[in-house]
Amino acid sequence: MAAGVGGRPPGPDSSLEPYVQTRIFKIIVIGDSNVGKTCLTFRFCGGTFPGQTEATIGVDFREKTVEIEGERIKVQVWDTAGQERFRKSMVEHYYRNVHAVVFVYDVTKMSSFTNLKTWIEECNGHSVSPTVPRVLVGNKCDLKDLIQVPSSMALKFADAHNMLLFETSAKDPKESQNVDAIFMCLACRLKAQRSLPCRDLEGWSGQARRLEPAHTTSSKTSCPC
Ligand SMILES: Nc1nc2c(ncn2[C@@H]2O[C@H](COP(=O)(O)OP(=O)(O)OP(=O)(O)O)[C@@H](O)[C@H]2O)c(=O)[nH]1
Ligand SMILES: [Mg+2]
Repeated sequence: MAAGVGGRPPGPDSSLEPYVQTRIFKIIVIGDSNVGKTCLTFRFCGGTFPGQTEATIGVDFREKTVEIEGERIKVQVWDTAGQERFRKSMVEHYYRNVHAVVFVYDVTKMSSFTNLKTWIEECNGHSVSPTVPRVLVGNKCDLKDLIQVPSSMALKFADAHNMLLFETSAKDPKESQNVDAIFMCLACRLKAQRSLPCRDLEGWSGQARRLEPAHTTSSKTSCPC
């Protein structure tokens, strides 16, 4: 039998399909300990609220493949540690080649909101480009009677820092679309920006500890923006 085009032997149809690389967007989630970073990332990537969490040590990776306007995109979420002692050796890794940043505070704890200034300073101190999209998330909105941070105050802060504000709850299942919207909004913005290079965790040498198995799920979601 004659060889195929270019000397390749004829094979199944799939071998002739062009190889499409999935783009990976690295999104880091930053904020005080206990604000609910792990629960928010769990809700987005796994679709549930974890029954129990421990303080994150180093970083936990979660990911979710989404489809935006026909393109499959892997959203790689870095759930960072809020406690200084669990993050200090990792900070450089958090910010390296980051594509987007999610700042989280707890609506029932004013100190987690006032500390945002410090988190933003840390981010700026790591030369994160102003073109890297940032959003602000007020979590634990289900605790209505305990709210300390008024929406108007959070909105003013978000505006001043050129961020979108999401007030939501990782715990309340009715809010799960709103949690998805945080990450989808960023993924849409990133897709619309200049082409980003494909890359994975190659070269990773950090001392990450994974508390839970990484959640890899897939969803076809329309752009919320
Ligand atoms: N009521 C309520 N509790 C929440 C919500 N999100 C998280 N929690 C609780 O808040 C506590 C801390 O949540 P985590 O997600 O572990 O907090 P974290 O920001 O990851 O903390 P570190 O890993 O130490 O930085 C846990 O007891 C959660 O159950 C929420 O939306 N509503
Ligand atoms: Mg955590």
